[in-house]
Amino acid sequence: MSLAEISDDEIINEDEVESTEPVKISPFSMLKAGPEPPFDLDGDYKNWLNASREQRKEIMRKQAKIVRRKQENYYKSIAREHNNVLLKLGKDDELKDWKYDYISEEESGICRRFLAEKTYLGRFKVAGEGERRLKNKDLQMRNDKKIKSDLSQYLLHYRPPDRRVLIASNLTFNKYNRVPVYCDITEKPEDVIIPSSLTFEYIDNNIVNDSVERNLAYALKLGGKKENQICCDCAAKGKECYENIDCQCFELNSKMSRLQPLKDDQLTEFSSRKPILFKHIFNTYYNNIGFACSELCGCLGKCNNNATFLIEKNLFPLEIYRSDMEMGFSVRSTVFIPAGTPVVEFAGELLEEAHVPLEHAEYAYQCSSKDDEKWELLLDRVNFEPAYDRLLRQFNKQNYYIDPTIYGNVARMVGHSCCPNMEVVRVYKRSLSPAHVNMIMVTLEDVYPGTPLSIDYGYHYSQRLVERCKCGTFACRNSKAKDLQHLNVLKLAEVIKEIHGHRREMFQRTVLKPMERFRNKSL
Ligand SMILES: C[S@@+](CC[C@H](N)C(=O)[O-])C[C@H]1O[C@@H](n2cnc3c(N)ncnc32)[C@H](O)[C@@H]1O
Repeated sequence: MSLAEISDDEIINEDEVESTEPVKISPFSMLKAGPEPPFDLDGDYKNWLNASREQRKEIMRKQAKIVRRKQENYYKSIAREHNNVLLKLGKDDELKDWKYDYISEEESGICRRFLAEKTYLGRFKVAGEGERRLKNKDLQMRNDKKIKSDLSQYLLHYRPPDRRVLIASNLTFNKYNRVPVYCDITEKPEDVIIPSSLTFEYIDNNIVNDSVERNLAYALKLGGKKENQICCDCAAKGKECYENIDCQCFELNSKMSRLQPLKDDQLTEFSSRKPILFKHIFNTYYNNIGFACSELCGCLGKCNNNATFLIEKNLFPLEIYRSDMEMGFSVRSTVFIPAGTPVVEFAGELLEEAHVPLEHAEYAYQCSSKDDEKWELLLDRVNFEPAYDRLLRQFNKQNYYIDPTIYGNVARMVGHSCCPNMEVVRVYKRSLSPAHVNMIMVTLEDVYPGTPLSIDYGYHYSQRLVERCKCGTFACRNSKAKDLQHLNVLKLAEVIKEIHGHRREMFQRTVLKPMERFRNKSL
């Protein structure tokens, strides 16, 4: 049944929709859940697009080549990348109000506290158990453990070999968003193993297959009607959107923040110009939801009420690399990223839980949960057309996922960490169905060049990794450093602060200081 044939009161019971095989589906039957970003072709995209997964492996195998970097140029190459970000910022008026620098001491304290609590809670199977312990002040006060380990070994700075095998110079085929792929575990291009996980279709926005997820396709159609769109026209009145009580998008953003179980001055704020600082550790993912302006608004989403704004700018070059046989590919940033920054969206195919093939479970990420009472409460406070309102409430009876296995982006390669440097949260745009969600990855601490990007996969998933986790953080549950295994929250925050100090010192010494000397010379 095509979209046009679905009548307003014909909401489909998801149980009736049959699951399809995880075969490659033509991109032309896919509905994009957002506008296409600017695209400037880089490479032989047509050949790639028409190739099967096996043929794509062959393409990669054939194009794999050695690239070399002179050893003495390593920090200079990082400085060059840093300088490129500064140049980009200097040329872009839309970014003039965004600060590319260390966050303030006070903000750093908030980040450290959150990260320490997150790391602490990550050890407990039942959230309630961790919560109970965390609330126990005595436990937090005991702070007398001596750290014997040398913390400078936990800087997590991945310095690739000077001779690397480049598998793909740009996985996106878009000059505006280059993502190279390297294999650092083999010396010869002909020895490189190309796994199927590298042959996915690169997308920038979530997509909906209208023959599999008819209700989601219907939601895109109904949500696109003027009556159900949420957008604003503050720009025409010469006003910014964030904290503007007349802005419809900010109004919803603010209603969403009020679902957080905190007082006003402690709420996590979703704005474009301020760092996103998480204040409350419990159920961060479910409690922190934002609403952002979009291309439908007068401001075109370039205002201060769009937490996805920086992601759309592609300011931070990311790289996919393999440095470990078992762990597979990972992602690292080649530049500094301040804490509280949205770095990348986790994009993929939107699917109801029952439609996620079992073999994709490893990669799929839940983006809405059924019987969410807070969500129901939110829907009560927004006026939509009755048919659309009914559809939105029907969505609340199912779990929805973003599956990046066939269609995905660089975020699908982000690894697990027992002390992660990013958190995933939801920011809605245009309307409120699962087809309007953007899962964004926000930095939890300053990320220095070369650091692998990571999230916490959650207790149950990471439990499977316990014996073989290679996150390399001081808090790794697979670590042999016994003195770092059972630290309380205060001690964890202290250790995080010390490691952070080492990282900053190294960045200052190896990149920023030499850059000053290079000033006015070409890098
Ligand atoms: C979502 S995928 C990440 C991308 C994957 N590395 C790849 O090459 O396709 C999750 C898988 O990556 C590997 N992985 C991620 N984080 C890891 C960690 N900290 N230690 C060991 N393996 C990890 C595990 O094999 C895990 O099942």
